[in-house]
Amino acid sequence: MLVQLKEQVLQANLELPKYGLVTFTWGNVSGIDRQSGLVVIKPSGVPYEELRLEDLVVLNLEGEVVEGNLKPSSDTPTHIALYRAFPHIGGIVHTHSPWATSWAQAGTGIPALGTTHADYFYGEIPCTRPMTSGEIRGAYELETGNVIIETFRSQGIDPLQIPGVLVHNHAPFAWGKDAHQAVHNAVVLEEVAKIAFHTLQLKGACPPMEQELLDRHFLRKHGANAYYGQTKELKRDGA
Ligand SMILES: O=C(CO)[C@@H](O)[C@H](O)COP(=O)(O)O
Repeated sequence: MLVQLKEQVLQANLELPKYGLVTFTWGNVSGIDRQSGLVVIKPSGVPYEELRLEDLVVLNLEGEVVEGNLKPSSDTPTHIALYRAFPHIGGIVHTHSPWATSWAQAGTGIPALGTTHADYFYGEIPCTRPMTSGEIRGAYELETGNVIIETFRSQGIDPLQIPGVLVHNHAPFAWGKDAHQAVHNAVVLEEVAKIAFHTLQLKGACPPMEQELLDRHFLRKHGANAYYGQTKELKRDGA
């Protein structure tokens, strides 16, 4: 079942330690097949170096396991809530990457201070509000998803224009059209978290970048008139 998606989700999970986004098992990646509405996610607590295709868990959007012998990631309810609320995303990553987690623990969104940020995030990467004791004591992981959704809806943020968020006192989530792009966005989120921290250390208070520069950089990579990169796949000799 869903072998191609499983392979993509497995490789995306293995990219987390490769790009230095996780320590031990502190992260998870999932992907969704929108046609069937089935989600593939890593199992909970399994070291990445031991991870195999058959360990991945398949669930439906009601959160019921339809295939797999292991327990799914403990953050599965958060992933499923986001897939239900954001219909155009195809992959989700959660990590405890240190720079982004520092901003999440500070309870502060990451401002758009430069073009590295603007190439991927069309404005501030928001931080959710603190969760209530009822949410913490209740269905915590589901409520974590709900507070992310509330943040985007209440601030009118398009999740396709800001493909990531900081969960207050917790850590980042990022997403994309598939699991691989979600990891790419998680790497960039960690990078801009580090750059923004250093910028504010150097400058103290720092206003967000000019809107027209933000527009130019985001729109050269995203949208109908994007022109970054190649228009067709590169064919290498012998490839
Ligand atoms: O946020 C957390 C723990 O705070 C999780 O991301 C775990 O660190 C990874 O959990 P599993 O996916 O292995 O269940």
